[in-house]
Amino acid sequence: MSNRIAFLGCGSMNEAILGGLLAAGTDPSDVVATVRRAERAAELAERHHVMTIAGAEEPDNNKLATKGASVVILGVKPVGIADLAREISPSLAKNTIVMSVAAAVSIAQLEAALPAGQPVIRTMPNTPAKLGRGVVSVSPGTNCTPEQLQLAKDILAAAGTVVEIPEEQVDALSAISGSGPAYVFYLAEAMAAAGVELGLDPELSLMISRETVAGAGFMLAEPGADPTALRIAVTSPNGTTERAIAAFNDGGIPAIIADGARAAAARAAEITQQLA
Ligand SMILES: NC(=O)C1=CN([C@@H]2O[C@H](COP(=O)(O)OP(=O)(O)OC[C@H]3O[C@@H](n4cnc5c(N)ncnc54)[C@H](OP(=O)(O)O)[C@@H]3O)[C@@H](O)[C@H]2O)C=CC1
Ligand SMILES: O=C(O)[C@@H]1CCC=N1
Repeated sequence: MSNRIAFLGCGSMNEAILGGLLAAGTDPSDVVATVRRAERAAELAERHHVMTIAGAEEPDNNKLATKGASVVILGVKPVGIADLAREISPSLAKNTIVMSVAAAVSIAQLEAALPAGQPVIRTMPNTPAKLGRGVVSVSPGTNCTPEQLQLAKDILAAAGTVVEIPEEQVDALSAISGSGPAYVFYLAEAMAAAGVELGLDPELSLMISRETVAGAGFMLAEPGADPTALRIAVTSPNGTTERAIAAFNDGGIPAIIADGARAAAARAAEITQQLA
């Protein structure tokens, strides 16, 4: 079988994985991506030099991309996953690995929409995959062999840190790492707004907030980095940071973050029920 990887539905998430794979050396001629709109297909082709097929121009785009692929990565919204799986079923080879990046779509729901025996892997990535700095979970379906799982892990390693987890933990992981980049960007937005409130020029405030979050992220990425120790190193006793952290604690920020993560996980469970 070929090395072809088909990204079926290539928006924010699948494009980030695609970008990570290409940056790590995947040959663009081994990649095909499908979308609905012709403009989006042209944009992806120009940016990544990969073959793209828009549904607006070629209604069989997903089937064509699937034919001969060793791996297909389903990257449409959760509500469209089962239909997409059914659509490509006639074009799948018996051993094509079907991965899904969708939140809330269970392995059982995927397997029910695919030919009996099809190897399936449910994944939960995040967008830093674009820089090879993502977190990607893998949970194998019932027909996935250890060799197929290993192949998937090897491919996804180009997108970041790969963790194998039981499916029951996907919603929790999604609430931390899947959605997590948005929480961090939200923090950067809030910091930028706070700087403006303190009298900084908006552009300057945005720039220093962005660089601060990015710089702190780089420090966290160092081997063995401990967020608590890093925080303490900034927090002089009786100094300025201590006052800020005390205000955050008084405002209940840790509990609010836990509430947010719980809400994200609960929403995933709710969508799974709606799709059943
Ligand atoms: N965004 C994130 O950070 C994360 C997302 N996910 C999961 O990734 C999936 C996609 O989310 P996201 O990337 O944000 O969504 P986007 O809306 O950005 O991307 C969806 C893409 O799917 C394409 N598409 C829709 N229907 C079809 C179809 N029938 N055939 C081919 N292409 C199609 C769209 O094409 P067009 O552009 O032409 O409309 C679009 O490019 C979701 O299931 C989500 O749960 C998981 C983890 C993180
Ligand atoms: O918001 C969402 O539903 C997706 C899943 C995790 C991140 N984005």
